[in-house]
Amino acid sequence: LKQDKLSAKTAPTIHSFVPWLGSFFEFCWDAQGFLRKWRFKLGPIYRVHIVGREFVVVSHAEGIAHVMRDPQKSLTNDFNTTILEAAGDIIPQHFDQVLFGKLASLALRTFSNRNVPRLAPVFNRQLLRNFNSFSSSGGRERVSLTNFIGQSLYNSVCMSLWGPHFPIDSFADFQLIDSNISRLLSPMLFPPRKAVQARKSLKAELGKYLQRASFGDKDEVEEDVYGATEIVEIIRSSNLPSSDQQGVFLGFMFALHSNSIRMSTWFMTYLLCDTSVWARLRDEVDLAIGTEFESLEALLSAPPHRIGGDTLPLLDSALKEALRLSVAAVLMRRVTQNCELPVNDIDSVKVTEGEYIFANGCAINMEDDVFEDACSFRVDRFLKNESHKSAPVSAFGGGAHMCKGRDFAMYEMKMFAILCLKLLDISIENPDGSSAEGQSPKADYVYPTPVFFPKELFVRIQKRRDSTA
Ligand code: HEM
Repeated sequence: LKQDKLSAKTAPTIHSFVPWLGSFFEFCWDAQGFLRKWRFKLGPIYRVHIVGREFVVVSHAEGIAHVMRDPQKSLTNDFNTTILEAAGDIIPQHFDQVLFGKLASLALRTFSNRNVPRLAPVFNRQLLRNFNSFSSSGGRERVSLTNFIGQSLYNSVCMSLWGPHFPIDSFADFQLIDSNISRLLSPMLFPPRKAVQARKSLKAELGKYLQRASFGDKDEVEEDVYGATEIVEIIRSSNLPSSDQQGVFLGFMFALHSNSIRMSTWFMTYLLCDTSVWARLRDEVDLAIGTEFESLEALLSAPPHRIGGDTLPLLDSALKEALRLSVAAVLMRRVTQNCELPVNDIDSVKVTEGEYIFANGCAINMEDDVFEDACSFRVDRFLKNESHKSAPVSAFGGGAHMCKGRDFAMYEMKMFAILCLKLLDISIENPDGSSAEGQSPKADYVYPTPVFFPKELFVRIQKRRDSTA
């Protein structure tokens, strides 16, 4: 087939007159609009210059699948590594690929559906504790939605993985790093002082934890904590200097929390902004507890495969829909040797060593000719088995580098939503105090990470009034 192809062409380029930054501002202003505009103007594959890097944007299903499969073995995912280096402040030459490979394959095991039941008891218990503290003002105080979700998930995940010695009060530092990741990645652009300081102090905390954690001491800790002792052991037994061990740990923490918190924030925003969606899902959860599950406790201890399609089909569909809508650009790859990307069955485009490829999931997930009324959140879209022109591009990527924490991430997001629906009344507000009900969630500042940053909204949280749960 390849021989039949016309000779490979060069992809068209978006010209920008801004040196080094290139199309950065236009992209950040409205990333989805930017990607759509240029796809219609230049076709499914084009080049763009953003912050000192040349990206080849791929926007068609065949091309994205090709990038994920990488049949010519000519692409590397080291952009992901660059993000982890920036998060953990690791000098690139010190980044230990072998160690990261070990951690990634261990993550696949630790976060698999088979292992989730080990993590679930502490995770759920801690989540409930956080809900109690966030609802203690009875809705009088308002909190940022990202803080509510971020703090709750960060605490619960850390406790279930790393045990009670872990410094869970470090969330504020983590959040500063996460929200400044684009500036940490491009330090030439005024280093973000607070984020740099936060990274330093979180690394120091992680250093103390790595020194202190003793995992054999059953008298000191409950048996069901420490879901990920092996991960800590591998970092500790590496030959890296302690600052790099802390950096690797922080990089891993970034992979663990960053996308889950952001994606969960999108998911909850979709549910909270539409009161009819919230009411339908609440009815489903109420009904399931009592029929599918004997009690809330039974649901909390159910294996992950029971919390989904058959028992809570609308919630399952809602999460799939939020994942479809919240994917920014799933994959980033660097070309390691010149190769070709298919444009269609006949044409292909040359890409050159050193260029970055950016697989634009929005071009599939957000297009009306693929999904009817594609930009709207339709809670039952995946319930009715509607036929779509293509499956959505997965938020978790695909191929050899597909997300290793996807099972646990799905569990986290579902459990968080279920417990909110069952136990809390939450109202959602814009920063100016007006109600955000009826609004469509919007993306804020954007960088090529797998999930867009949602715009800041606030919530008032109180215990559910019409429930005895
Ligand atoms: C909703 C939450 C999450 C989303 C949307 C997400 C998405 C992704 C994506 C798109 C990739 C890159 C795939 C690629 O480059 O081909 C990735 C990689 C990865 N993710 Fe996640 N992720 C999430 C949660 C998690 C969690 C909870 C963990 C647990 C540690 C995790 C661990 C990893 C690891 C280790 C990799 C690197 C895989 C490799 O290079 O082989 N992720 N994730």
